[in-house]
Amino acid sequence: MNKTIVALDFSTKDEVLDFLKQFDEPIYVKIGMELTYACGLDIVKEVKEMGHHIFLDLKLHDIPNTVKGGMKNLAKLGVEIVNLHCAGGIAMMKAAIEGLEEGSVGGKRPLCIGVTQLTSTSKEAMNDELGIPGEVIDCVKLYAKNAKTAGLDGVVCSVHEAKAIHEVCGPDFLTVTPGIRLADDSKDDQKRVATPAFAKEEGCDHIVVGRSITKSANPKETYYQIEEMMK
Ligand SMILES: O=c1ccn([C@@H]2O[C@H](COP(=O)(O)O)[C@@H](O)[C@H]2O)c(=O)[nH]1
Repeated sequence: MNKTIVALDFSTKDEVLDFLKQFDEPIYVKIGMELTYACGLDIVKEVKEMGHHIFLDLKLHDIPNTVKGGMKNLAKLGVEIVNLHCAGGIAMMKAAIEGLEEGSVGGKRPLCIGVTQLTSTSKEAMNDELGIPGEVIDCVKLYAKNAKTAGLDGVVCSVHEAKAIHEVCGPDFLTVTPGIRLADDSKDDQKRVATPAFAKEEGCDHIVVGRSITKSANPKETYYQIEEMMK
């Protein structure tokens, strides 16, 4: 299975097709809110029909009953991974798994992973704006433990927390890590960033890469260079 999940953060179907036509084998892609809100869930079906593996990144966060219903319908799409915000709590996460099980196709539900703290959140923002005291790592570890208790398959975290999460939740608990930059000093909206090489060192299961690939002069070459770094 590919280690790199490419974030298809585009606003039109044409951009998606232009991007994907470079690849002559299935890759792992992430479809998030930008693309879904532009093209609807039909784009998920189309990309799936092209043979690509899909992480549907809609980050659900609502009351348990609503998340259960939402997940039940997302499960019917037959994607590989869906997600939610761990901040919704254990009852919400348990409800999500129930919904996925009810909606699953062929008895196999999508994997469900929880966003711990967004990789765009710094310690200062977490403390002062979100009102969560302490270190990011402690909050991320607590949310990961809650996700495991609720029956989730893993979490979204930064590379810097992946090793600690595997220690606390076990080696099979998935760590999916965005905030990947090819050089450590290139920061934008992302705050907790790391290189693919460091992600490999820290044992991340998958890295999520958007702009470093999609805005590269040669996206296909950059994708395969990153895949090589993760081997
Ligand atoms: O904590 C999170 C959760 C999700 N993301 C998503 O990953 C990609 C990253 O894109 P880049 O262009 O490589 O920064 C994007 O789709 C985010 O929505 C995240 O960055 N951090």
